Amino acid sequence: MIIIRDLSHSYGKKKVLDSVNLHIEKNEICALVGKNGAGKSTLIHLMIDLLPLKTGSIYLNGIPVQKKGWKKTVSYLPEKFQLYPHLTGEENLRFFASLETGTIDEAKIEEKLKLVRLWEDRNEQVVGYSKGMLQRLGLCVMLYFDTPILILDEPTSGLDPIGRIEILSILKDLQNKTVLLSSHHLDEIKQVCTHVAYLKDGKIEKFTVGDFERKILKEGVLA
Ligand SMILES: Nc1ncnc2c1ncn2[C@@H]1O[C@H](COP(=O)(O)OP(=O)(O)OP(=O)(O)O)[C@@H](O)[C@H]1O
Repeated sequence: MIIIRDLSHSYGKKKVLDSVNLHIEKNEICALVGKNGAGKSTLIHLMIDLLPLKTGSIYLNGIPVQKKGWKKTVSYLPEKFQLYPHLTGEENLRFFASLETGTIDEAKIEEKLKLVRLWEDRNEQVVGYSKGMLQRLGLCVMLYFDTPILILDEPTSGLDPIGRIEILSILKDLQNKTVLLSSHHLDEIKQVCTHVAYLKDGKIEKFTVGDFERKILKEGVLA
C-alpha cells in the first residue's frame, strides 16, 4: 500500500506539488496522469528517495521512505532501464539479482524469464534485443525482487503496438501488488489500470478509470 500525506515540493520559488494526498491499496493498478511538466517525475522521485523529502510524508507498505527497510518494499522501472548490451538477457538478470544478497534464486530466474516471455531468448546478447524485449527484461529484473510495490515510469514509451500489449498483459496479470505507473495513453490505462491519480496544478485527485474517462470526455483533460 502507498500512502502520501500533505506532500509538497518546490524548485526554488516554483511549487510543483502542493499538499498532495494519495492512497493506493494492494491490488490496485493506479495510473499517474498529468500534462507535461505537471510534476509526475517529481512525485515518483520523491517516492523512491531520488529527491529529498522536505514537506509531508510517504509510507510504502507502512514504512516511511528514508527509514530503515523501505527499499525492500519497492522496485522502480525507469523509462529507459540501463542494461549491459554485450551480456545476454539472462546474464543481465543474474547481475542485478546478485546485487541484493549475492546469492541467486535459480528457480526464480527461470520463472521470471518465462513470465516476461524471454526464456527462449535468454542466451542472446541484449544488444540484439528489440525495444519491447529490453523493456520486458527491465520488468523481469523488477519482478525478480518481488517487492509488494512497483513504480513504473511510462513503461510502454516508444514501443510498437505488440510490444505495448506484451508489457500491459504482464502488468495486468500481477497479483497482490500495489502498482503506480505513469502514462499518457487513455487506451492503455483502460486496459490495465483500476484507478487514475490525476495531477493538476500541484494537486492530485484519484478516480476510478470509468469516472476518469467521463471527466476526460467532459473536460478534455488530456488534450
Ligand atoms: N531539477 C529541477 N529544477 C528546476 N525545475 C525543475 C526540476 N525538475 C523539474 N522541474 C520543473 O518542475 C515541473 C515538473 O516537472 P516534472 O519533470 O516532475 O513533470 P512531469 O509531469 O514528469 O513532466 P513530463 O510529462 O514532461 O515528464 C516542470 O515545470 C519542470 O520544468
